[in-house]
Amino acid sequence: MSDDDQPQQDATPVTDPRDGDRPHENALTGPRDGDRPGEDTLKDPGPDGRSREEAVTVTGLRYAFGSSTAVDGLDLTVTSGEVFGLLGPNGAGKTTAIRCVTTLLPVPAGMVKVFGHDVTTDRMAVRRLLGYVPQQLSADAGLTGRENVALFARVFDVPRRERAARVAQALEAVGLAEVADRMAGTYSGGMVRRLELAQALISSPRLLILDEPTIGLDPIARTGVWDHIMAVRAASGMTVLVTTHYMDEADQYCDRVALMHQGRVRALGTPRRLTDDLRARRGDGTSPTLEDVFRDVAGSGLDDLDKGGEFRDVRRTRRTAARVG
Ligand SMILES: Nc1ncnc2c1ncn2[C@@H]1O[C@H](COP(=O)(O)OP(=O)(O)OP(=O)(O)O)[C@@H](O)[C@H]1O
Repeated sequence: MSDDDQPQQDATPVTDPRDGDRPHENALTGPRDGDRPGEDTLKDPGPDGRSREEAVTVTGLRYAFGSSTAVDGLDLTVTSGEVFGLLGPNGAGKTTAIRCVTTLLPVPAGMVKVFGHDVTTDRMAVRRLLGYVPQQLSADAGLTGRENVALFARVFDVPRRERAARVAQALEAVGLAEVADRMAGTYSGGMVRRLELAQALISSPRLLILDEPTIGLDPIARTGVWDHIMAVRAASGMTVLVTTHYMDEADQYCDRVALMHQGRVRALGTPRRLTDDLRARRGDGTSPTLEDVFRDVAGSGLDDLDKGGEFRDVRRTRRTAARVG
């Protein structure tokens, strides 16, 4: 199956929220640098004494486009309440993997579960739990911010009597309340991204999936997008699965990261543990960055990236810049 088979599905993977389904809401809000859950501590009971739930479980996932393997035996677990970063260079397989999690692509081999629901056999249950911000534009430049979010509220079956308040709440949560009645076509790149975040939040998802949420944005806009993601996450306790090329963002905002290369996870853990481990292996007193870790685990396979200088997708950067310009 090709990506083009499902062009319209990106923007609409979620439907109505199920408030009663959220036993861990607020249980894990806001762990930051000093108290990030480590790989081992995630297996321990949470602050409420209960075991932390697995939000996403991926086992042996494989996906190929024709003869080209995009995901090659992916294993990872995202724990309820954490911000989990899937990192990797262009073509690593990140988008393909998360599209399998969102049910937008089938799972030809392996298994993917979201809060215990199999994405293949329990597709609608999975969709009800998700909010998804794809790389592609999901906001309509010809509508106001409020109309854009209201459209999602209708699509996702938010009860009519609650819609106006829920739309206003979502816009407020991403800092767009004051410009809600302006056409989205007049928004800056960062504002468009925050509008798309509001659209994804309208269904109060337990799991928010963001594909390159800050690609093509300037540093201030990037910070603005992340500030709102983290604020919403702290208020709701939702789990966040995010792909990014920006190692600095992953280091700053993600509780754990998986470094993906050529369809597989090459390293997984908290940013601190990954960099500490490399420091110990090197033993030369230098302080490695996450990018150093990546180069260490991916080896010569990253040679092509040196030509571009950074883990940056120029093609997509341009696409994002064009759509908001
Ligand atoms: N629709 C498609 N048809 C054929 N090959 C595809 C398609 N989509 C992705 N691929 C290939 O699958 C591999 C993984 O792509 P994918 O988009 O999942 O990687 P990625 O890590 O998300 O990269 P990027 O950072 O560029 O988005 C790449 O080799 C890509 O060329």
